[in-house]
Amino acid sequence: MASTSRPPARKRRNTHAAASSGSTRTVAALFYTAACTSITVMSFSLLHTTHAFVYLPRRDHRLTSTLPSQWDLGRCSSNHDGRPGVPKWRGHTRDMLVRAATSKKSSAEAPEERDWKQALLEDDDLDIDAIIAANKETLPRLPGILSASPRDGNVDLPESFLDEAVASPKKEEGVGPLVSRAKMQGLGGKGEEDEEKKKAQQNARLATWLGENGVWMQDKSGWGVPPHPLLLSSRTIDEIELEDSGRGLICKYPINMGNALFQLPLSIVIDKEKSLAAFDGALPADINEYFAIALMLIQQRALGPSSFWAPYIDVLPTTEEVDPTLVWPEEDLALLETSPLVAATRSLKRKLAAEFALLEEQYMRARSDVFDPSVFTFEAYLWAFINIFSRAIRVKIGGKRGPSGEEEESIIMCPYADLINHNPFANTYIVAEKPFKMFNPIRGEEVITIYADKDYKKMEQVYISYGPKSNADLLLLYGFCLDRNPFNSVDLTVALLPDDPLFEEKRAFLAQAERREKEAFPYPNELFEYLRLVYLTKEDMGGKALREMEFTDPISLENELAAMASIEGACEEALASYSTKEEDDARLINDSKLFNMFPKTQRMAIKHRRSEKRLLKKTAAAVKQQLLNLRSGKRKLRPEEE
Ligand SMILES: C[S@@+](CC[C@H](N)C(=O)[O-])C[C@H]1O[C@@H](n2cnc3c(N)ncnc32)[C@H](O)[C@@H]1O
Repeated sequence: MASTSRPPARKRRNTHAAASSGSTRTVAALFYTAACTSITVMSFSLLHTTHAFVYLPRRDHRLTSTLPSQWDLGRCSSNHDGRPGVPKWRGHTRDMLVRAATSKKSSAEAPEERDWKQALLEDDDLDIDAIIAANKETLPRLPGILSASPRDGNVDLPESFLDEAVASPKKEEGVGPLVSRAKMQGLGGKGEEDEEKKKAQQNARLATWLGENGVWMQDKSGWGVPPHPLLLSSRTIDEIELEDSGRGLICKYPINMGNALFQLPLSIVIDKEKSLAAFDGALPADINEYFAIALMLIQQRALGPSSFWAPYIDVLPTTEEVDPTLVWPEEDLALLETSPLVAATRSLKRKLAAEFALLEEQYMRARSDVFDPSVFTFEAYLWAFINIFSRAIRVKIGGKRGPSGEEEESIIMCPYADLINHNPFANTYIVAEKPFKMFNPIRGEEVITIYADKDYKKMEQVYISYGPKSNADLLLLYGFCLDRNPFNSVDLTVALLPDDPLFEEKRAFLAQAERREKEAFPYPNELFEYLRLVYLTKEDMGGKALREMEFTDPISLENELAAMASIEGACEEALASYSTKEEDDARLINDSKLFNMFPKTQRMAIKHRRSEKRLLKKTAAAVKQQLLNLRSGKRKLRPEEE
């Protein structure tokens, strides 16, 4: 029941705003995982936050363009008729889009799938929440690229050290920020031709190497094995964003849904075990998997043609080819403006630099015979990590078990499979399995199999989903972002009000739940629960202890209004913190001739900041509408009161 005997939410907002001038900085802890990161974009006095960002472990959910389902906010997307609710599509029902986007359909249904792609291109108001909900079932079984490493993040090194430590392209004198790194693409002439030729030779060597190591690469059938159905292309274009996506795998023949695309023996993957063997006792058995793989990549690259993995290492991209924000020059980072991705990038640089220093101290210095300091440089370490971030996969192999006997995943670098590009809607999947022995060229061994998620036509590119990644995750770790990313998210950092008479009680309660008095939430339900606690008064408690309260449902009208008003205010303040407007970014992006002349990093920065602003705007508008509905009584506090 609504309580009406409490001070109005507005008054509380003022109280808090006054208190926020002494706001504190949240220290960032970084985990090597896009799946587990959340990046806070809010700086709003209302909730006593700064441009802090917080990484929360084990969270896959994001504040996408929606708020809790119980609010039925129309997915924070304005409908064509301006009302919240199920968005109307040009000829598409929401169900149809969801079905199309998540289906494992036969080719007979393929036109529908074209519809959602086309719709994605045409309309800003895609009901992405429904698609995410429908995808939840299928996405987690895909091996998300990277997962959590030990929670050892916070290392504070002076920025100057980092600037020196992290190799970033040199500034060009006297050129403005938008064009200083401009390399006119497609005007490379002979140089570009040579580069293409080199890539084609590398591709051919990789295919030969795969064939020599038990992968069926032949153009004809073998005993029980169909012809190899894929081509390795040196240059692919993302079909929705029309951005260069580097190498990729293309269908040579039509492929049926559920068929194996290829199988790889475990002998060719790089994992911690292989690294321990390659360093022959110079690394401790309990070394972190990421470090072991990074060091092995550096070692094998230095071995050149004598490395067994040379054909694989040769097709790994350079740091500049991946170009994640980690190595962007300051002038490009500046284009991200107040995006928390800037802070996340700096934190990741710090973490990598600190960890490299630790590795040097702990293992490398004492064994300079194995770890040649001119080879195991920080630059090489960055290259290795950028490759791990952007292409390592997690998979259960070799019956590996954790301390309590449960099957555990391993991190592996998987040649060939890691040439598949990202599409957030793809359901292609990778498993380790023991295939049927009789005709298989890889007999009786455990192998990595990649299965087709749908029917593919000849010359179609095969995609896989790297997981439900936000644009910040993608740019930080993979060097690209998507203008239309259904998993894009903006987290809100929320904090207890310092002048709340219940502050200490609430803080102790949060501590029991392993939460702090300031948290970042990517997931709207949890955000609401936290905010209900933030605005909870003694009256709301009605004599109960905090632990007896139920925060999953609305507590009182006042409480709910305050929580919603905070979100609206937060979104608006975040929007105001950008010096550019969403419309300006959109105009720039839509002028494709001009936009395509910018270097990729700058295009990505503009796309990214625009996508954040769009999400903030939609969220603010939806919450505002909901507030109005609640205040006017058009909407009841609890669904059962409707
Ligand atoms: C796992 S690798 C895929 C193979 C990669 N294209 C290559 O040339 O090696 C991931 C990298 O591919 C690129 N990539 C993948 N999907 C992309 C997409 N949809 N748009 C743009 N680039 C993409 C990014 O550079 C990313 O870091």
